[in-house]
Amino acid sequence: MSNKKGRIVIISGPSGVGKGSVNEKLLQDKKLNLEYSISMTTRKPRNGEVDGVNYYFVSKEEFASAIVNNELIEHASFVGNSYGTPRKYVEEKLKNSKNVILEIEVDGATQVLRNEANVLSIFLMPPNITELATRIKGRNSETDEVIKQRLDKALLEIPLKHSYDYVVENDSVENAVAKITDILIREQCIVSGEASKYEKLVEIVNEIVEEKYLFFVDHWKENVQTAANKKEDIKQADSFDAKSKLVEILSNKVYKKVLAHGDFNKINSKEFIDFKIQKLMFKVNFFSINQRNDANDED
Ligand SMILES: Nc1nc2c(ncn2[C@@H]2O[C@H](COP(=O)(O)OP(=O)(O)O)[C@@H](O)[C@H]2O)c(=O)[nH]1
Ligand SMILES: Nc1ncnc2c1ncn2[C@@H]1O[C@H](COP(=O)(O)OP(=O)(O)O)[C@@H](O)[C@H]1O
Repeated sequence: MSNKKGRIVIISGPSGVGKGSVNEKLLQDKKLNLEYSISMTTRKPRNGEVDGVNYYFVSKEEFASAIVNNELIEHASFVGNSYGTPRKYVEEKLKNSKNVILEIEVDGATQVLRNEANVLSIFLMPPNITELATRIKGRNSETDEVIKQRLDKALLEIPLKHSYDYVVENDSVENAVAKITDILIREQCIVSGEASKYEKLVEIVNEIVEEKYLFFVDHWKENVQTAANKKEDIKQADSFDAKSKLVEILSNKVYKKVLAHGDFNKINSKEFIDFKIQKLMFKVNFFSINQRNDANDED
């Protein structure tokens, strides 16, 4: 057993997007070394939900005492109910080198990202709002009024996706699972023989940059050196590896774009990557080493 501590893997997303469906499939893949944190909630069980499996269903008083007794890593309210993550189970599993999925909403995620180390955060997106409505209605689990409240809440949550490490579109459960699996491998959450598709993507981007964009690389370095006047800027400019930086920027942008929308199966196709890069090159700032953190990376 490795003595490497496990990671908290936050999976958030609007009600009905498919968090439960995707997590159920992820948990079946033993190589991912995943455990599922069962939350505490004051919400009433849905048909088919079992106490101690889907949730610990508790009264408002029991929930309040869990907070007072510091039994929860985080807690939040969501459309009239309280939800919280019991601390004991998560800490025990992390210590046993397990990765623990926290399926929690954005307020709770903010608390965890602030208070815990070694956290990986993923925001699951629907292809569009109409599809989200279809899914939540199709689940037949809420009244029309609650469905409306949850869809309204979704419009407030979705803009917060950019504060997550990754945005993943749940176009199909199979694709979403493949994407999250690749992220877990890329983020070295698991000891897996297979390489992540991100590694092959970087190799292909490197080839394309060497074939087509060395002109930009050379001028980027020159621009940065010309702009440098303070001693430390000049030192940084002279040691600036523009080609590696460009490969890193383009690889990350292509990877995140395709996770958020598009055909992940093409993530290692040179023709597909070349096409994506042509548009991304217009967004690279060749007059500075540091790039704007482009919130529209995934859009
Ligand atoms: N902060 C926090 N949110 C939670 C927790 N458990 C579930 N949630 C979130 O609460 C929201 C409502 O969950 P639920 O009522 O099961 O609805 P669903 O999203 O349609 O499955 C979802 O965004 C869940 O991810 C928790 O322990 N803490
Ligand atoms: N990729 C998908 N395409 C179509 N329907 C989906 C997809 N993922 C989930 N669903 C369906 O959408 C509904 C909501 O899924 P669920 O996993 O309960 O979402 P959440 O846990 O995010 O509320 C369920 O009926 C589920 O079968």
